[in-house]
Amino acid sequence: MASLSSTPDLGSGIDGDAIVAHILSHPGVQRIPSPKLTLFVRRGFLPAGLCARLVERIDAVRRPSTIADTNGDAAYRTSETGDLAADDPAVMETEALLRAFTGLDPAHGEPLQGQRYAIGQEFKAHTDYFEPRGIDYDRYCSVAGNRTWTVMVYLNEPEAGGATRFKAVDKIIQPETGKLVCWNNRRPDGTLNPATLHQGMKVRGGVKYVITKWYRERPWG
Ligand SMILES: O=C(O)CCC(=O)C(=O)O
Ligand SMILES: [Fe+2]
Repeated sequence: MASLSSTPDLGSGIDGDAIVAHILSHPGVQRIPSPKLTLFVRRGFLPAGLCARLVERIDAVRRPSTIADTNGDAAYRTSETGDLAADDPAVMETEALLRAFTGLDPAHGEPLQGQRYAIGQEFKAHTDYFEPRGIDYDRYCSVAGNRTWTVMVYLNEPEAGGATRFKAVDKIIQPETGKLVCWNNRRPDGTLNPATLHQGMKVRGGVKYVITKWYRERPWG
């Protein structure tokens, strides 16, 4: 793992090539082989102990996911959400690791969010970016702009179900404690990429926990 001092500041992620090169400079990174979508997986990114601490924090603050958390498609998201406190030591450690891994400027990041899915809960197919002509665009994007990159880490392994599926590239990623998944919500030319459409499939056994970090075109608040 790169140390913080060697972490470049690669800004918002709009310059996707710089982020891609930095991510690929780490050992153990897999790139999903598709020209349609820039998607990476890194197994064992977060240590199990840190995952367990984050699960505790999510349980302390979780509430039903609401429409304000999504692209206006709350009916499709039945999990529970928790905003994680930026000054929590487990959150600070995680943020430092994410920064070193992606090179993305934390000033462009939304606060780290946790999700908990019980049996039967899911997040149906969606993109993480907001539709520029959508009804909610101004409300969610007038200050910081649209989303650039998404970084997600599974904090545990449900007994069954709960995979993340990217339909357009026929890729299903299984939850695994500490496994990171990240992708560019844009194409290399900077336009929004509909091939990033993805879903959190229904949990069929046990409980699923993830953290998600979204980055924006401009600094967040
Ligand atoms: O839980 C998952 O597998 C996907 C979560 C997701 O897509 C999101 O929170 O935006
Ligand atoms: Fe998503």
